[in-house]
Amino acid sequence: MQIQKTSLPGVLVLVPRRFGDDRGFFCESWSRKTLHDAGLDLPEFVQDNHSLSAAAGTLRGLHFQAPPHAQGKLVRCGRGRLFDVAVDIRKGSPTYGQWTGCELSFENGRQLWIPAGFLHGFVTREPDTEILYKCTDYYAPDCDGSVVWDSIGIDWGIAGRPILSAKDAAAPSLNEFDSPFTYEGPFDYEARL
Ligand SMILES: Cc1cn([C@H]2C[C@H](O)[C@@H](COP(=O)(O)OP(=O)(O)O[C@H]3O[C@H](C)C(=O)[C@H](O)[C@H]3O)O2)c(=O)[nH]c1=O
Repeated sequence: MQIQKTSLPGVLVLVPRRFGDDRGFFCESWSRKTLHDAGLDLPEFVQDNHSLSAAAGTLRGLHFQAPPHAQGKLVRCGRGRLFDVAVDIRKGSPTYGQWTGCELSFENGRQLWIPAGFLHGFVTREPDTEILYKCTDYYAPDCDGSVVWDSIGIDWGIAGRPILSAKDAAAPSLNEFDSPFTYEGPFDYEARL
């Protein structure tokens, strides 16, 4: 398991080991023990999500769930290729409003850990791209929130306007948005990695 820091403290790229042979490969895509042994104890995951986006240039996000049902997410790409983005929305954080992104694909096997307190969104870079992600809390529509994709200066790597849901197109800008999250200091695992 490789663990890589990003420009946002707390957001990590994880790359599980793949065992290749002439049939293909085998990979433990999630192991609490493997991460614990590497110094990373993530909160418990309670829900797995899976979505398919048919067209390249489909953008889902930027979403969060507010407390008491804030979600941390461990994201990976099951088929195709996407650019995954996290944005720090913890009031008082030294990196408030800053973003980091990472290309996740079936080929590269990368995963992105996004703690609660961050927006999450992605744009697909190939047709028929599937995203799978583990969440640390259950879906709670009453706590659902979003910020519009083009209000933060994110370089999505796309030309023109993406395919968006009506909900995402109508989301408020970051400046119009009052975050429910407050910075509580570094995550405990930051010092160990
Ligand atoms: C998120 C979610 C949705 N749903 C239902 C509600 C809707 O009827 C339908 C589609 O939901 P939505 O349009 O919010 O799906 P996405 O646009 O893919 O949203 C997700 O994409 C971004 C990138 C995320 O990180 C979030 O997990 C989530 O907001 O699935 C559920 O039943 N359970 C769920 O956990």
